[in-house]
Amino acid sequence: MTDTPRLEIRNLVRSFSGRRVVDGVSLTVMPGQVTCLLGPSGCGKSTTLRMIAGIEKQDSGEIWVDGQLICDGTHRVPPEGRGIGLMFQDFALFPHLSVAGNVAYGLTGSARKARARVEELLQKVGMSAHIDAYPHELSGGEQQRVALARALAPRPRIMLMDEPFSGLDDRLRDDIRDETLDVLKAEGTAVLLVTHEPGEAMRMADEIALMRDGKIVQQGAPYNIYNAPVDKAAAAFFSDINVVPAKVKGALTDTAFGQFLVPGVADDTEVDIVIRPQHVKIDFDRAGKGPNPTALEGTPARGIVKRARFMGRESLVEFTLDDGTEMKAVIGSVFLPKPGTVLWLMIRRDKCFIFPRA
Ligand SMILES: Nc1ncnc2c1ncn2[C@@H]1O[C@H](COP(=O)(O)OP(=O)(O)OP(=O)(O)O)[C@@H](O)[C@H]1O
Repeated sequence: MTDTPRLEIRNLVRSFSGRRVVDGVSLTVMPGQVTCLLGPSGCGKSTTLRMIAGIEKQDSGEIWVDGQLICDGTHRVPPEGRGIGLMFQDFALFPHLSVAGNVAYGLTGSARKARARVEELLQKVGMSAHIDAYPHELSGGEQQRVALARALAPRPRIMLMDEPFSGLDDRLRDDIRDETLDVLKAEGTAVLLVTHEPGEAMRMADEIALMRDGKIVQQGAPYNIYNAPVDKAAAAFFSDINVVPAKVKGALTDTAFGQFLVPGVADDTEVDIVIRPQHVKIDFDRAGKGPNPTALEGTPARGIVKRARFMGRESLVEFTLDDGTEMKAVIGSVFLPKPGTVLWLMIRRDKCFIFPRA
């Protein structure tokens, strides 16, 4: 495998009406790798993608493909010369062309070779039986598969995808995502996929670049991003979170869950101890006492059930602690205690994140 990134962007900047919507974005995508640009609506994901595609011009910054500069302040390879395939939300197929005609659209060379490529791709996306059909005869999912085949037909070095699955219903979306990933991996294409859905990014990405207010705030493997978020907002982007507020004294904080060590943090710094609801454990009240403290789970805190909801695969129980802190616990079974019930909560210390309060 080569060390040269298939795609590298350096310090891309784009402003609209004096507002920097893309503010110094740098990232690399290796051949055969799927990188997801993940972030809330309006954070600048699509604008970044459009600059890479060449549909939008950057104010500054560089775009490199396979070690070659394709766009900076002076030099600009036009969109069609970049070897980049596009698959956007409004992926509309050409209605007057058959499936074969759509997939062959961007192909040059002999008709025989083009036909072979069309057949190869339609087989890969499971659409061989529909080769002569017209778009209006296909379901949304089938159209999506053809759009993928069409985008891949000219063997793009890079595939840019902007929320390509958002028009599909939930169940179909999962299947198409997995199939798309298989095809992209088999073709060895480098993929930059824009999404605002953390679940989609975790399912598809080798690497996630988390974007906020025009900047990439964290980049890494999904496991690392989920388990070592850079700040409270990064943690909150992937799931509900609980926040236990605390103040530092002598590198320690006192909380309802016992003391936490915060080495190197100055006295009187306010911190937030963040824990996901699935890492909150609950236990029954034993005549006004909870279970014994443990090294992993610390001291239990008393909580009063505020509300419990059945969510299908799990139950969500909301509590108020004695000090007024609100907490949520996700229990992986049916557990629906009545409001007012006294229970004891413990938090997995190895799953807590401690951040200075912003
Ligand atoms: N051509 C334009 N003119 C003016 N403002 C624009 C233009 N294109 C984008 N913007 C603004 O730039 C910001 C970033 O837009 P962008 O589409 O890149 O965000 P996004 O993260 O992809 O959001 P979404 O997920 O909603 O598509 C938004 O506030 C948007 O209104």
